[in-house]
Amino acid sequence: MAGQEITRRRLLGTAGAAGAAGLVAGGAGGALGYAAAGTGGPALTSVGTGAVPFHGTHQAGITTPLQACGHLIAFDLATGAGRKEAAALLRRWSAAAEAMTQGRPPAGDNQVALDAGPASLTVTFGFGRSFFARTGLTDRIPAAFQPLPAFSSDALDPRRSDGDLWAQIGADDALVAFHALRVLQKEAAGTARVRWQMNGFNRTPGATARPMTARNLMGQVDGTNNPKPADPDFAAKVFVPDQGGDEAWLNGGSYAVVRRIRMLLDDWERLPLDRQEAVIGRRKSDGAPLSGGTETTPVDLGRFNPDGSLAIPGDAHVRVAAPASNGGAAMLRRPFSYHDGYDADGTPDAGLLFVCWQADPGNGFVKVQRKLDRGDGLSRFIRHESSALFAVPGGCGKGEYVGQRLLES
Ligand SMILES: C=CC1=C(C)c2cc3[nH]c(cc4nc(cc5[nH]c(cc1n2)c(C)c5CCC(=O)O)C(CCC(=O)O)=C4C)c(C)c3C=C
Ligand SMILES: [Fe+2]
Repeated sequence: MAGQEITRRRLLGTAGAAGAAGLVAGGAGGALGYAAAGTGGPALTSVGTGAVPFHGTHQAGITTPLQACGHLIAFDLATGAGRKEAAALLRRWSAAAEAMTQGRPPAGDNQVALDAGPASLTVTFGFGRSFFARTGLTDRIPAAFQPLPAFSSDALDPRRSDGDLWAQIGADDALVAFHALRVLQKEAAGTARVRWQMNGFNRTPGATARPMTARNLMGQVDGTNNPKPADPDFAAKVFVPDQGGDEAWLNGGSYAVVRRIRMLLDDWERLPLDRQEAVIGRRKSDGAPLSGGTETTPVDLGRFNPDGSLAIPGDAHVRVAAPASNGGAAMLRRPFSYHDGYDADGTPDAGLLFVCWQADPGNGFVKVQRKLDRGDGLSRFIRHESSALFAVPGGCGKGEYVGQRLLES
């Protein structure tokens, strides 16, 4: 009993207001994770017990607070695999994801995550445009699901772009995340083969004294001006609205844009602090806008310095990306950082696995990236190396699988 109390208090203490939304079943129920189940041993910590429901209106992993470890994986259907095989795969994947996210072993488990709780594991599935041709479902492609246009600053590797199927895995434990990745890959055998795979990370929950906005590998506070679930227009910005007809399968879904964006860290770190801050338009130490106030003070794009210059420079990233500069276009940014070692000359291969979620890519990423492509001061320090767009169906109910409404109706 005492152990359970400590677990509950730790959970609330480390998760804070934002984190608590995603950590539901574990805090209340205790014995989660096939580690602790039935052993009568010590309770899992708050990190281990965090469990995010798999079933729901929307898939988990979109509004879930950032997890410490992430894997992105894209698959192409194997030769000869069509709609029937894809449906069976999504059924297997959903069953395995449901089990693992609730702390139970999936069928045929390899025991990699045996000692751990679910650690806020989420598994989110999406379809690339090519999936619809492979499965004879081109008449079900939503009007908003258009290929991303080319941008002048793109340096894309097609082998690490696109894909028929996509999964995003997030967890607060690296073994739990890897376990889920391996289970998905094994379940796909014979039906789909891995096209590309990327690994990312964020700060571990509880590593800071209080819940804070994450930092990226340039050292900036990143995520401050994201739409918030409490905003009245949040759902309209992030989730596809309900509709009938051929597109109804995507009700409650969203579109994920995935870009592997390398940071040119040597160039960036040579830049003096005041110029780094001018590139973004926010202070590096605490994320406060250069127009004044604290991190959460709204950015004042019309403010001038005493010398007559703009407080937020004309090419500052936050000015160019702001909804006010893009006819209200917005998206929910939910990235992972990545580090894939060093090039032969010592250049770090590191940056952002930029994942953003929106109800309509044309009125989200595409509109904003078109503007950034032309006038963003940050573009001298980053390089977009891969790109993909996925339609991510809404969540499924008990006994259903993700994508069933597309594949079986
Ligand atoms: C097309 C969309 C965007 C890309 C690509 C992008 C890349 C990118 N951004 C940062 C760092 C920061 N971005 C910040 C704000 C911000 N970025 C976008 C969009 C893209 N960023 C938007 C819509 C916003 C919010 C603008 C606003 O309304 O104020 C910030 C500031 C803090 C914050 O609000 O999150 C930082 C820092 C990097 C490093 C990067 C590519 C590697
Ligand atoms: Fe940004």
